Amino acid sequence: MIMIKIKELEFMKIKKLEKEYPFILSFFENNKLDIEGYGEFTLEEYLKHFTPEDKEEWAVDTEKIKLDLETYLNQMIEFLGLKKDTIDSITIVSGKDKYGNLENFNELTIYKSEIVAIVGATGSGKSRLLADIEWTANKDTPTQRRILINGKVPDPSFRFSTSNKLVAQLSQNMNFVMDLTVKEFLELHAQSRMIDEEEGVIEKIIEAANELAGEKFDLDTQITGLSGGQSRALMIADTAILSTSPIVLIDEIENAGIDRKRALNLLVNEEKIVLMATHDPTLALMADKRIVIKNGGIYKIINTDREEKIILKKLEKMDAIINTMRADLRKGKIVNYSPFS
Ligand SMILES: Nc1ncnc2c1ncn2[C@@H]1O[C@H](COP(=O)(O)OP(=O)(O)OP(=O)(O)O)[C@@H](O)[C@H]1O
Repeated sequence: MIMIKIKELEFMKIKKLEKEYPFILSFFENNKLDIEGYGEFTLEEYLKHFTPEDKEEWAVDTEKIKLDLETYLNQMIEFLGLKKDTIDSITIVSGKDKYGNLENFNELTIYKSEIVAIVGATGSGKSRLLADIEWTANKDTPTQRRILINGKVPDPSFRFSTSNKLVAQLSQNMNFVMDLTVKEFLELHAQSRMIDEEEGVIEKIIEAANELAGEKFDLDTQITGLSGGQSRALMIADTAILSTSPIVLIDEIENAGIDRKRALNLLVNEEKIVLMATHDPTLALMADKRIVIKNGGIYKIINTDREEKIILKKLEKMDAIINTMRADLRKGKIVNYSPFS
């Protein structure tokens, strides 16, 4: 099985590749590729620096180098037993509802980059499902559900590992109590996750967070001074960009004053599995499928079809109208225009 894909490495700097896979140096040596002085170049930039004359003279075939490098790295990782566990899917295996009835499905597998919404009446058991996933339930929660990772019962160490967290949670209450600036807060996070290019990553997070939040903030803002929407935007950007957790669980992002569509896209682009409990029709239809919960049990699983996606476009237009009106009201404008014409 291929663990590492060359596509994931192309934009890594040579010095980082060297640090992460020290044995890569022998590959460069054996292929007569001189990387001296190219530490700050990404692999892609390095391979592009050869002129057509160089390529001819040294018989450099960059596409072949990439393929060979992918094979070499995967073989070495396998050989050295450095296998990194990647998570491609989670499976929910059915249990029982609040009345002890069997749930109305057998198994549901959710893959990387999929968004699944969880809908249902208040108190129906949406948060319970998220909690089952977080705990990788193994018939040891009130629902008796089981959660499989890559089709297998996961090692229970997942539950207690802090470095290898399976799940990142984003919940409605995101109150910061620490007296730090946004920069200090992100630095702490980056350091605890052993990120090399701290500055770059922090910039990327703040940029993404500001795209999500209505009101912009900067690195020197105190986190305790952020509004609800801003702190939520910061946490979403931080989770998408810094967190290595492959699964993101969201318990309601409505009313947060952030661009929810962008937020979801940001999370999904980072190849995460996203599950969100929601009462919001736009969010529910943005998902690839939705789980309907009734009396604590999964009652239906519905794929969002083409017709619903067309309705979603209309809903998004309505949301845009509401957002504009909200912004205008906030600015003290009179909304004597008809947004529906
Ligand atoms: N299958 C089940 N068996 C036993 N208890 C359950 C089951 N599912 C949910 N519950 C319990 O029912 C209660 C309400 O569930 P939960 O908080 O998940 O609802 P919710 O849909 O998230 O509600 P809200 O929309 O108000 O946030 C919780 O105490 C939960 O533990």
